[in-house]
Amino acid sequence: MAKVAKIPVIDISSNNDQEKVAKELVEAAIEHGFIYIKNPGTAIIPQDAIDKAFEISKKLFNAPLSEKQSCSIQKNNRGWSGMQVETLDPSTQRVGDFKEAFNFGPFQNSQASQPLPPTISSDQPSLSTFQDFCYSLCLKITTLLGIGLSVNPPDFFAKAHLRSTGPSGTILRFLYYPPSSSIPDANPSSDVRAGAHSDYGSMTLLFRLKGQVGLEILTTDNQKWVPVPVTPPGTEDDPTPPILLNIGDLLSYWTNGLLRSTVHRVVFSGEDNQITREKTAEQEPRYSIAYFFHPVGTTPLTPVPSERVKNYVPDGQEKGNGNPHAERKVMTADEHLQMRYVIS
Ligand SMILES: O=C(O)CCC(=O)C(=O)O
Ligand SMILES: [Fe+2]
Repeated sequence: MAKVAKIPVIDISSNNDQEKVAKELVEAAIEHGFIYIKNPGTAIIPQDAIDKAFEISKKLFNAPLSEKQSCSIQKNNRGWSGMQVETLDPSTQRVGDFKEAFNFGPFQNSQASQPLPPTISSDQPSLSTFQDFCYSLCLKITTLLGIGLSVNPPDFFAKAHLRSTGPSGTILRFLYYPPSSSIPDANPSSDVRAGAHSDYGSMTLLFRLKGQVGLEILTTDNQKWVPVPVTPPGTEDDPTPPILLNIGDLLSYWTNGLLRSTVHRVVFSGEDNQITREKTAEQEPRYSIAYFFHPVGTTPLTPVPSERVKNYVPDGQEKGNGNPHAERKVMTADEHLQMRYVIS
């Protein structure tokens, strides 16, 4: 039987027992770095908003090449990147990622602040609404992480992400992975759809479609790749698959490694999975949507006022050797992002 990642499914939709939910989130973020956020109805992100976002994504990637090319990705990280333009893991990849992506920056008054392909021009209000849902959900999760880590004040992280206080690296990203049959030079058994990487920001929300497998995480105990099912047990009857949340490098850095930023990748052939009954997706196009949540760029990544974080000793460091937080220079969220771009 194929092994799958044992990522907890957490229901944050009820406001009862906030402390308990917050603790569960924190433990999952420490142990796995990945968490399923159950999406049981309208309480988290409504199904029609997710369906609409995928519909727009399909329209966008099907648009004439010239429309997409005229919105090519800029230094500000907004726009379209074509097939094999990105190589997320150059150390192991023979060729670039077999994917296309489109990055959306912020919307103002339901209008994008960047060029968009005319094909999706009329969809700006829906995109803006979807981005707002993602923003609110991430803000809620940052608050819960603050509560779960007993940060004082508990809104320490949430406040750093308030978009009303300044620009950030936050990006909504549509992804399209073509079927292997349409790319003759791909070798689906050894090439990847997206190379091994960790995400840069505070956290990422990932939306996938039922049956569209391929995401894998690298386990920290035995360094093995294991699939991350779209529909884990217990969520089969929910209107949409759970939203996958993962901690990014910035929040891991900010918490001195206590919260885990887990390496992941997308392969062509998700194993036929006996547990979840999900099938190989290599011959089918795959769509996913990621929301990369970053703090406001000027946020100084000062030591987190939490005993749990302060007392955490990263592997390989000895207690009493000084507080690693106190020893390092405080950088801003923007500086952290620039540093990640340089080393990637
Ligand atoms: O498409 C996926 O399932 C994952 C994408 C991803 O990890 C990313 O864009 O950072
Ligand atoms: Fe990622």
